[in-house]
Amino acid sequence: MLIGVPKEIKNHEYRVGLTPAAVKEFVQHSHQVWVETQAGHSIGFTDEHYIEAGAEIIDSAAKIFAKADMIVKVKEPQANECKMLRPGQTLYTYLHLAPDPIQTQLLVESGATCIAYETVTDNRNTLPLLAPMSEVAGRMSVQAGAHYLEKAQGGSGTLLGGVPGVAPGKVVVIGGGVVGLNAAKMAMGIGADVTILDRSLNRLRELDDIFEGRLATVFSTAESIEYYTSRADLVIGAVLVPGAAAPKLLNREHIKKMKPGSVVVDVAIDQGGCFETSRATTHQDPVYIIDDVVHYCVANMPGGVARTSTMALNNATLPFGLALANKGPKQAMLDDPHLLNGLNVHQGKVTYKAVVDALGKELNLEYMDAKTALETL
Ligand SMILES: NC(=O)C1=CN([C@@H]2O[C@H](COP(=O)(O)OP(=O)(O)OC[C@H]3O[C@@H](n4cnc5c(N)ncnc54)[C@H](O)[C@@H]3O)[C@@H](O)[C@H]2O)C=CC1
Ligand SMILES: CC(=O)C(=O)O
Ligand SMILES: [Mg+2]
Repeated sequence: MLIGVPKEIKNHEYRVGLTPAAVKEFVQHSHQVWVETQAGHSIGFTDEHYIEAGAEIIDSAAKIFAKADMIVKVKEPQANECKMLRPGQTLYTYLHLAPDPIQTQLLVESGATCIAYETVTDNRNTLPLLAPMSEVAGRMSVQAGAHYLEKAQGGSGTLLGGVPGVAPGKVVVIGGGVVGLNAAKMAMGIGADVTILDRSLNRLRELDDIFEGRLATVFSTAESIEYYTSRADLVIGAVLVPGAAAPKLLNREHIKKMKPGSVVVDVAIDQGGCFETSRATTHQDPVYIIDDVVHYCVANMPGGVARTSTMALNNATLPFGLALANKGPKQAMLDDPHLLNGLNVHQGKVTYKAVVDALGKELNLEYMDAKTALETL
């Protein structure tokens, strides 16, 4: 199979779909890999490294899209990338379709087979291809929050760890999954006062065990969210309903009740965000202020630490990527129900229920389950 790796084009996105080490694995399995020139250059993966690994360097994304059987990326395809996809071609990347009607429509029109990293599952009922980036974003959310709490950044001038004689700042994490756990680890590490809310009691039990009771776990209800966020210095939005648009847990009135100069980091922004006042921002222009509350809503946070993130992402995507290449996408997905769960669009049909639930009416979409789509189209 010919595998194509275009350079990422989203704002300040320096990650790359395959590391040189991953390219080497594909080549060892007798596949051909084309990498766009300079695709990994800014994070220390030079064209020479890719050539040594066995890739061919190609001077334009258009050539890669025109020829490759499978495109391996990181971020959702931008409009001009969607327009280069074609029937019979596989796209393997993050998609986040539920909050994104334009991309969804373009992928449906492309006729391509589009596999979303964020909906691939595993036996432990977790999301193995989302997890590494959630680990990164969870850890970054606290460092971003701490930075924007500084006076010069629009914050209240609160040091999260406090100092002897001055109480630490209060961090409230809504959603105790992978992002939430990693945010809590960082916030605990710098000495903040941490509360984590989740609507899964079992998850709260696990968190209580992991932290041996050193943080507060609270069942998530509209009331508890309002109570804790109104006292917080930093609120981290980390909820997920897989594949679906994020539930809106804080509205404008709640934001008004927060302390002036407090910070919200809406990590769930890639699924549309869990605060009513959130809108996606970029690394170039990461924050804005509403009602004296600093909002940080960068949709590709791990792109900020692109070298670590690229390696962490490849550790997770490589085994599934090799299965897709070795068996062919159709057989690989029919053999593995977890990979099949990643299929979001196939030959013009949306094959992920939560996406049709979110956008079906607006786009007049027809849902077809992934297995039927692969077997019949
Ligand atoms: N902005 C960015 O750069 C990045 C964003 N993300 C996003 O972060 C979000 C969280 O991801 P993960 O932690 O991996 O998901 P996860 O599935 O591990 O955890 C989500 C948690 O949210 C909880 N939850 C759902 N509804 C809730 C509610 N109403 N109240 C409280 N808790 C609720 C679930 O019980 C679960 O424990 C996702 O939208 C993901 O796509 C992940 C990585 C990077
Ligand atoms: C998961 C995601 O949105 C990212 O890594 O950018
Ligand atoms: Mg206020």
